[in-house]
Amino acid sequence: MPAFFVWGVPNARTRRRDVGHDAAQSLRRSAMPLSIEPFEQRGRSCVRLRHSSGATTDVSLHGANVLSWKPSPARERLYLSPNASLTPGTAIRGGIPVIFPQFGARGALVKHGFARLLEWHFAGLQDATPFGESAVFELDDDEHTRSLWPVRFGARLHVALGADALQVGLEVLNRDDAPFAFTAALHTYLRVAKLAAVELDGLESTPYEDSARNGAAMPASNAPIRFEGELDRIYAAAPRSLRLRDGDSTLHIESEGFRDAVVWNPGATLAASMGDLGAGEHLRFVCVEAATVVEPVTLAPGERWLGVQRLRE
Ligand SMILES: O=P(O)(O)OC[C@H]1O[C@H](O)[C@H](O)[C@@H](O)[C@@H]1O
Repeated sequence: MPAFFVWGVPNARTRRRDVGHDAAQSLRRSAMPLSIEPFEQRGRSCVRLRHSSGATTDVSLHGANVLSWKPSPARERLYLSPNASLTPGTAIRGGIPVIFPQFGARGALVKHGFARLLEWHFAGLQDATPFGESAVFELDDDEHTRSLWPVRFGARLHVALGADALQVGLEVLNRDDAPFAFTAALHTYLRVAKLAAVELDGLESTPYEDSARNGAAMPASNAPIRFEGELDRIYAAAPRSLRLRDGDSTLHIESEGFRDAVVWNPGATLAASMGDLGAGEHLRFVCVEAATVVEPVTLAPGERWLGVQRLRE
């Protein structure tokens, strides 16, 4: 059971464990009030978090899907397809879809679970969250979810914005009187300028499962990941700290709680065949997902789990 943790925002009631001095410094710098603005984007109800530095992040209530993260007004870090579906009940192609309670087809539920298909409730800005002041989105079981998955649960998405960092935490609570198991991921679409020049560092020493080749078990590649065609890999027990290099720009990708990492780019052929992704769009993003896929998390009644992904410039 991963420990809860805080990245630097002083809050004695919720602090369990600090992770990293640098990260703490970074969020302490940014521990100034955030403001919230509701708005509509492509017919979906959204909220914008604005940091006093000028950084913003937008979250759709549909799926609690983060749509945009701009550390500065002209610098979008996430990718949202212009072809993303607007239809209720479908998933949003881009930003940070929340995958819960099932990753992929690893179970009887709809692919990647139902959380990304449903409306979440915006519970406002809260200070008593696992990592300080965050926008909190809630999804609780109801008749519909119980008809799909007969479990009483609470899911919370915590979105914290700093001057140069975005931190997203998925919290799951077992409200049932029996244990349940789930898999989950934050399916983050990171915008890239030039895919051919992109390298992902940090997974060199980790063997992987190659989902693009029927789940073949592959040895560690001993090299940074480059994107030259369809790539779909699950790295079990992945290192917590990765770096995405894209020309002069480096993005630090850190995770806690999630054991695994999934890396995905559909490549040209698959991208062109997907209804909500157009030809050539695979050149605009790579997905680096904080995931817990290989070994499901099992929660006893009353237990909580928290998985976090942090993106930092
Ligand atoms: O098209 P979606 O259901 O959003 O899934 C998009 C992708 O998600 C993950 O990265 C999986 O590893 C891929 O196999 C899958 O194709």
